[in-house]
Amino acid sequence: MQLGVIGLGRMGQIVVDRVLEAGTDVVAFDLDAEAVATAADAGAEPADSIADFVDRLGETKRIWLMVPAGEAVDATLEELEAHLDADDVVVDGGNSYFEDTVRRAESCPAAYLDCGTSGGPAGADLGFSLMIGGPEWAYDELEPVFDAVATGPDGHERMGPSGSGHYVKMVHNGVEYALMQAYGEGFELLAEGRYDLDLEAVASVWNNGAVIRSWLLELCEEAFREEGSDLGDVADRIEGGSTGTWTVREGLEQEVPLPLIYTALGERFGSRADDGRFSRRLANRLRYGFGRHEVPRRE
Ligand SMILES: NC(=O)C1=CN([C@@H]2O[C@H](COP(=O)(O)OP(=O)(O)OC[C@H]3O[C@@H](n4cnc5c(N)ncnc54)[C@H](O)[C@@H]3O)[C@@H](O)[C@H]2O)C=CC1
Ligand SMILES: O=C(CO)[C@H](O)[C@H](O)COP(=O)(O)O
Repeated sequence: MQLGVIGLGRMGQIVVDRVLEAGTDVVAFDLDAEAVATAADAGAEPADSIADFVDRLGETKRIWLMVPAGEAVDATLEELEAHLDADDVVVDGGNSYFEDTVRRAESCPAAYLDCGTSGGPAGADLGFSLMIGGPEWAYDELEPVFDAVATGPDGHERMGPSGSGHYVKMVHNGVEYALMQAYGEGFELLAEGRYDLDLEAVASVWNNGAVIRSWLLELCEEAFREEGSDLGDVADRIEGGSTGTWTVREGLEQEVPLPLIYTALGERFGSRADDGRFSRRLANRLRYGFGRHEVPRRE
């Protein structure tokens, strides 16, 4: 089999490496020529445009998109469209919004698989966990590729029709937000609390048999080892947020309460106020209003 990969960043490059390692030929394209050169060094056939990319693929095309969610996916599909037919398969391995995926699957001339991908750059060695939606025949056809990109045959599963793979990944990310928030709160209390603790040691002992051991907790251990128990100069502004926003919105639409995920998302938004949180400043002024408590003032 031959796989075309578009988008050769942190994740796409891993797809290329793992698929090559499994003995599948790869044609690689990215807007960034350096990324294409890296894929070529790994053994992929480089393409310098989408037209060149499709020319290098055989009659039956299997294409994996690993570009940022949103416009990049639409722009790539628009260029590919004229070169695709119903026997071809396109996989979107990025964090696309599931409703965008349903729309794209309906208009794409090829079979369209949405593939929620979890594992991050650590998946280079371990392989990813893949949550896939779309036509069954296309999933079956791509199974050798999924075996290679995932941790193995157990690392991928067809979730259901188009959109379901990205839907499951969206919820996965909501859970990720909440878990990060829970670890964050626990370690904050330990950092600010009664004892002078080595947080790397705490994370390490928790990772050895404790109920709350996990990969995220291993990453906490790594963070404290590399940054120190006070996290050194790591800033408190948290970026990201799109998948968490979609999860919370879906919870509202389905009338399923998601208080933990919402709180974690709210913490992210709250962290971005350059000038301090307005609501906290107002609370200080109101405490003066109702109780004549002293108002802390800015320096
Ligand atoms: N980094 C992570 O931990 C994870 C990322 N994802 C998702 O995977 C997708 C890719 O993420 P990363 O590899 O981290 O991003 P990245 O920013 O490292 O790489 C994206 C690559 O796509 C290329 N690109 C952008 N627009 C393009 C276009 N129109 N045509 C061709 N190439 C284009 C960029 O030049 C870049 O090389 C995103 O949807 C992301 O949300 C999913 C799971 C984990
Ligand atoms: O999907 C992922 C991990 O599972 C990506 O790392 C994603 O970027 C995480 O979401 P956010 O950027 O909102 O923190």
